[in-house]
Amino acid sequence: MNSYLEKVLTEVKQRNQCQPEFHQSVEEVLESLEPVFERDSIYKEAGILERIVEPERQIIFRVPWVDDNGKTQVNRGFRVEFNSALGPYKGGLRLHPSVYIGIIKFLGFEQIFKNALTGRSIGGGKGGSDFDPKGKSDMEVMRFCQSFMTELYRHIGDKTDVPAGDIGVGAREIGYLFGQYKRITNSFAAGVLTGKGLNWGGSLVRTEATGYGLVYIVEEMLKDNGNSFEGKDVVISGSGNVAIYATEKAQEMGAKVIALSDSNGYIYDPAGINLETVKCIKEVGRKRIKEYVTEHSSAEYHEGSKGIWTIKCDIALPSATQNEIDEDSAKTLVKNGVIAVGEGANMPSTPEAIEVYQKNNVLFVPAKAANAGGVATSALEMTQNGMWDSWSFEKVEAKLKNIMVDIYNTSSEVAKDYGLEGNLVAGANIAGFLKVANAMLDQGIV
Ligand SMILES: NC(=O)c1ccc[n+]([C@@H]2O[C@H](COP(=O)([O-])OP(=O)(O)OC[C@H]3O[C@@H](n4cnc5c(N)ncnc54)[C@H](O)[C@@H]3O)[C@@H](O)[C@H]2O)c1
Repeated sequence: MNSYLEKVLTEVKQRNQCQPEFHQSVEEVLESLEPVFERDSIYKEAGILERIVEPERQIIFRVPWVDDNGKTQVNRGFRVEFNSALGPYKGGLRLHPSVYIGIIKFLGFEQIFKNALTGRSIGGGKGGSDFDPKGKSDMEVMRFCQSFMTELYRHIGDKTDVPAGDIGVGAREIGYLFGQYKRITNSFAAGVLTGKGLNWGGSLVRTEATGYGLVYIVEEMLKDNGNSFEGKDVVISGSGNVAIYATEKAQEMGAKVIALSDSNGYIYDPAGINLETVKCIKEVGRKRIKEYVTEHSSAEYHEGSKGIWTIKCDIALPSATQNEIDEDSAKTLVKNGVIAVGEGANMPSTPEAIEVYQKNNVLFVPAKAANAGGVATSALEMTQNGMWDSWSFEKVEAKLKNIMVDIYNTSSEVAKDYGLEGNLVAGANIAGFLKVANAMLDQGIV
């Protein structure tokens, strides 16, 4: 990294202390940008980097709610409106006990470039709370969501900031959030949230979009290298929204998905995962993944989610959470002959793990490109809401597939243009950055 980029990174670390995930995501982007700053001085002169690493607005608020025992609980809510150069802030809400401002800033920062890559008019943002939905009743989740929205509503809007789901926020939570928004604003503003129910403004394919998009882009990368999903053994971490629909599409493409996990442990089914059972456990019962082995005698359950990376596979799709693959796990994957890694989750590989993939010529598509299908389909939902229209499954899926293929092509062409052929980390970071930076140049110092 040259001295200018080093200086910006040092300042980010000093001004945002104790936020290691945010530092990590900024460092990864800045490392990729060296050739851009060497080629063109205009971005430095306009202070683009100094501005892009500072969120336009950060909101932190109290979320009080009453549990089923009548006891008052207090959580902390966040919304980071990071960059609006390309459109209204757009990014999900995460409900998980690990949430604090550093996690939301890392996710918001990633979101800026990911959203730019989709080619849609959307800026970057992220939000959430340290509320843990695990073990809470429906009514507790509803009361939490209502309280959260009672503050959030004044900051969002279809032309301002459009939240969606992320870890811990699915159809149920989006429903409660939208209901409260509608009630306190007295307006059915469908475009204020995405991931809505299908009969009240949601888009077909939004539920499947991130997982499907991940498989589409990995398939494109494999195709470009004379390969495909057909007949491959695939390991996917997580068993939430992204993991379930990545499994569905990989199976459709002729792969065998042999393992899934949750935060407690992982299941290994050499016969191939039965997705109906997983959907029933996770989407209906909201139970732990270990339940799977009670119905499938071919499967084993192991405590500890990290062990999933010791399973021999051709393709790995980490789709659970940040930093879930470290250097050792990456080395094990390589030793076991992995040919491709695609990131469904945000920043699931540590920088050391990425280095291992790159040194060993593992085909690798980073999160910003690989999981952009969710937000891209959210943008398609916004378009349908704006037109008071709803498109067929086939139409939305075809658009999603085109967007993923475009993201792959753009990232690999830009990497080549900067002398980094095959490096999709650099390609995605540079392509996303250039779009946002050029819009910021046009819009002056704001
Ligand atoms: N949902 C989307 O549209 C979307 C879009 C882009 C990126 N992502 C990213 O994908 C990842 C998963 O999100 P999701 O929407 O599927 O969430 P989700 O809440 O539906 O599922 C998360 C899953 O991960 C599991 N998990 C959590 N910690 C784990 C750990 N340490 N090891 C193994 N499993 C663990 C949980 O048990 C759960 O099964 C997150 O990084 C999220 O930011 C999601």
